[in-house]
Amino acid sequence: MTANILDGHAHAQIVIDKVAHELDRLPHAPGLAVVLVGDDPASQIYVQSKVRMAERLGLRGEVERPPDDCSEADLLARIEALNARDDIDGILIQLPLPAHIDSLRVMAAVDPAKDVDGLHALNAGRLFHGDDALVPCTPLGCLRLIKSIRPDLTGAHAVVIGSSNIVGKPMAALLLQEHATVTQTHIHTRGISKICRQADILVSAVGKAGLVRGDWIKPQAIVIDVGTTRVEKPEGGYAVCGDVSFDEAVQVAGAITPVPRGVGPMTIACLMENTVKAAKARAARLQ
Ligand SMILES: Nc1nc(=O)c2c([nH]1)NC[C@@H]1CN(c3ccc(C(=O)N[C@@H](CCC(=O)O)C(=O)O)cc3)C=[N+]21
Repeated sequence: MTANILDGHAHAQIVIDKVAHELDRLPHAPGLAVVLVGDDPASQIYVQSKVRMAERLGLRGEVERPPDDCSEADLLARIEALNARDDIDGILIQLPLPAHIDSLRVMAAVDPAKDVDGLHALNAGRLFHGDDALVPCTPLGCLRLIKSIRPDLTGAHAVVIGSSNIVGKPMAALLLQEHATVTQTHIHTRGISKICRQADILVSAVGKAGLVRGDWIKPQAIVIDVGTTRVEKPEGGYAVCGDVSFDEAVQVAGAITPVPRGVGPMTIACLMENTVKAAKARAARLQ
């Protein structure tokens, strides 16, 4: 028997429908600003799909495109201007930033109330403490997918591969909050395949195509693949590949997300959800 393949578009639509319903009850259409430094082609595609989804829902989406060589001071000034605007509820700084810019300083400049990526230390800390926070969109989407298969994670062994601030660390915090037993692994972890083989839930967020092989997976495990690596095809163009060797894993897992059409669409749907959440909280405060 092969695994249940989790349809990211179908699950994203459930989130989108809920967001659309909440939008109807807001006094104003929320505004989302995406800041994209430079012209990396992959980032352009992601930013486009975020803005397109925002507009489809009736949010106002706008993109700022400072050049690759923009100074940190210039970027901080742009963020200050967005913080001050009443028509902007959510601010997302597309990552990665060029090497000459200190990402942590940039994240710290975003108003935590508008931090729809959940990357400000205040939101990360609130998540860590189990307080109400804006939570990074990708791990939020992953948790939804996991809970669609297994609503109660109490005592489950969850293994996360990757320890980034945007996926690995908040993913582990969310799973811990659900009372899972969490093992966080990363590039320096020794004996990683053996650790993964013990996982009831395996989340990989590394960005290394095909890293996770079929024999890393416990039979019937839930496997969530966050990797999106662009691999050039010999005939031209590119394919988007996940961290998981899908053809092998699908034979072993109980449920698995494909790439594309797995976690990606959920990330975008959760960004819309966070934007509406930020707008609702701000509307309540401004009243
Ligand atoms: N501040 C920040 N926040 C992010 O959330 C963020 C970021 N920076 N930097 C880049 C990564 C990447 N990311 C994706 C979102 C959607 C898809 C997605 O929808 N992918 C489609 C395929 C799209 C394709 O063909 O490339 C799918 O999986 O079906 C993928 C990747 C968000 N990121």
